[in-house]
Amino acid sequence: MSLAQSVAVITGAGQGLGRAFAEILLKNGAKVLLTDINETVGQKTLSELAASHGQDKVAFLKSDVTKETDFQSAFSTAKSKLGAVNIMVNNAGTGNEKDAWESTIDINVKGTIKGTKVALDHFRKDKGGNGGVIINVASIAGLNPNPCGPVYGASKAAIIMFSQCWGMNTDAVSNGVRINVLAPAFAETEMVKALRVGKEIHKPEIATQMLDQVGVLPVEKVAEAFLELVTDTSKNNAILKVSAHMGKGYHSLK
Ligand SMILES: NC(=O)C1=CN([C@@H]2O[C@H](COP(=O)(O)OP(=O)(O)OC[C@H]3O[C@@H](n4cnc5c(N)ncnc54)[C@H](O)[C@@H]3O)[C@@H](O)[C@H]2O)C=CC1
Ligand SMILES: CCC(=O)/C=C/C=C\C[C@@H](O)/C=C/C=C/C=C\[C@@H](O)CCCC(=O)O
Repeated sequence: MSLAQSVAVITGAGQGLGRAFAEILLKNGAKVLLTDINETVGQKTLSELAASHGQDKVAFLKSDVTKETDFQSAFSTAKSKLGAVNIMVNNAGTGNEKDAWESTIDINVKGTIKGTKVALDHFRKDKGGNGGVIINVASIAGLNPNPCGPVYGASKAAIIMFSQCWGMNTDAVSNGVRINVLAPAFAETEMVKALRVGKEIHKPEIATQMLDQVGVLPVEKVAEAFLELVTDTSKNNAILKVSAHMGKGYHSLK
């Protein structure tokens, strides 16, 4: 898949993995609409990426993944500023476990479902689209249970199952839409910084042990795995794991 004519919408792209996904797509010739609920980080990232790759290659839209209308605005903004979207990256996520646990479900699960639904409606050839690829960012925590984040783990398991169900649906694949899951382990972002502090999780001492045992990836390594799922057109309904201690490998639920 050539990225030269590609346009991506990435949620949670103001920082962390979302920003890394934007950078690797821009480096490989794609255009990117950065979306994020945090206007400050979004605008900062926009100015930095525009300086590196050109103002005509990247744009930013403040957007909340819990609002389906924001996804519609993202697709129309991307089309008017950059061109028709063919890559959707549902990346935005949070790890609230205690008082704000429902926001974890709203953002991670419902946000991914809303983003996938809107992308399918835009990409499917039987709905007037030109095809496309959807990358849903889950986590190893959605495959391997751990006692620190039961709600977070459940949210990521939900993303994996939801994506696998759509990835096997002939209405999607026969109309030019691929749906893949990226399941990283720890990567050096604000989310892992918060994990180290251990305020919002259960059994923080176990989180520290896991971080020491599994290690923490640079975001660029996760972005390389992400790019494989985007550009390798043989990859549909795939789950790609990437971790510091195990490297990269595909996973099957069967
Ligand atoms: N960092 C890690 O070790 C791993 C992260 N992940 C997943 O990767 C994704 C990105 O995580 P990180 O970059 O580490 O997190 P991060 O906390 O550094 O960045 C998350 C971004 O999402 C944005 N966001 C939060 N709620 C939003 C909403 N309602 N609407 C739009 N944007 C919103 C935040 O403003 C922030 O810019 C998440 O889904 C996370 O669960 C998965 C495995 C490992
Ligand atoms: C409560 C919020 C929370 O859990 C915070 C998570 C912080 C980072 C993101 C998370 O998605 C990373 C999870 C990593 C889990 C890692 C490892 C173990 O489950 C063993 C992995 C073995 C393997 O590499 O297959």
